[in-house]
Amino acid sequence: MSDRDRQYMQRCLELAAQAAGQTAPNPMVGCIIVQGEEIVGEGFHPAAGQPHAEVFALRQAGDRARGATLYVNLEPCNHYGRTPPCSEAVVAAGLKRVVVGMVDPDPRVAGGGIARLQQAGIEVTVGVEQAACEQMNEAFVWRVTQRRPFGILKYAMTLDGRIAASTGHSAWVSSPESRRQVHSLRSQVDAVIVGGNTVRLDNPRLTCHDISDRHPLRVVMSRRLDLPLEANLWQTDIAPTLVFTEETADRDRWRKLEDQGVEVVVRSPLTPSEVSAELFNRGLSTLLWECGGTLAAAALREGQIQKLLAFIAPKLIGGPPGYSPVGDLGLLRMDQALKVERSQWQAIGPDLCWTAYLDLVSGQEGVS
Ligand SMILES: Nc1nc(O)c(N)c(N[C@@H]2O[C@H](COP(=O)(O)O)[C@@H](O)[C@H]2O)n1
Ligand SMILES: [Zn+2]
Repeated sequence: MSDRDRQYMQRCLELAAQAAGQTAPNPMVGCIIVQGEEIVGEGFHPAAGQPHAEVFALRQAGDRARGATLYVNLEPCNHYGRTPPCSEAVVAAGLKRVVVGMVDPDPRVAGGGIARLQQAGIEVTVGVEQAACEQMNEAFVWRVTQRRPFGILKYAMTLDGRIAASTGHSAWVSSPESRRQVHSLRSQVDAVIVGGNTVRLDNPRLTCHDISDRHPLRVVMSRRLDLPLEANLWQTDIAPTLVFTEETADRDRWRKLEDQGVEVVVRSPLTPSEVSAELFNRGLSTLLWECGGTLAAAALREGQIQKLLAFIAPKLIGGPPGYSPVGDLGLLRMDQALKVERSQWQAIGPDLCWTAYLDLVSGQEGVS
């Protein structure tokens, strides 16, 4: 594995990122074909149901693919899904070498694509820029291995750990720079989830603002549908909104929401796991929980959160403990605290942005 291999794999990741937020339930994949020193084909997977990245790169390369090296950040598929196997297309095009970022954990592939290429006499190198490749498709990997969406809990809090003043006023805890970062994150996820209280208190839009024209599905969890008649989230010409409620919810509100183009779905009892399961069945991979502390705690307790994104603003608001980013987890001793791993932090404007993963390996996520 050479520096050139690494550079070409980084180019694959750049290409793949062009479809961020648009490929679920499929992964983000980029591919290039190099003949000698020249890139003769490039492509990325734009969306599920569309051709895979390898197909676009092969089409562009044409005859120049013969004897060339193909780079791709995910093992070429070897199955008939929505599209035919890329492994066969690669063999047919006469590639000499294939460089793969990571093995595809989808059980329909899982090494079969690599084996097929090797069987055809193609030299295969696996694991170039593997960490970056795994990072890019962390939600896809989670989805296919755990059969549920990857949950990210995002919140902004003051230095004294509050997400709002004692009145519930919260505009704004973090800086414009941090909020812009969140708008950008929304363009890369499949859905943003809030509870009814957030709709009542903040009237959020949950869009990407001017970052992108493509907005995530906006999801509200409200048991009773005691929601405002007018709210930014009911403007469904901007982006779709899905409200989860329970059987006993206010029928009049229900009808009024549907009249505004909001989809209403019943799950009784309404829990984060039920919502995640339904969104999984709809093909979503990444869910961004932008909810208050009570719902955040429920999602954590039920193991629906895999990653945390905390914006910490350099200010103090004080007041009674109520508006904390994570409500009651039922933990009584400090040694029961949920541990996080792979912590990273960076300055964003005046704020600190802390990213971490719940300890997925030991299975501690989810508190019973
Ligand atoms: N290597 C590779 N390149 C792409 O561009 C891809 N989209 C995939 N996806 C793999 O194939 C599965 C989806 O197949 P269909 O799009 O339904 O045919 C997906 O789960 C990945 O395993 N791989
Ligand atoms: Zn494929």
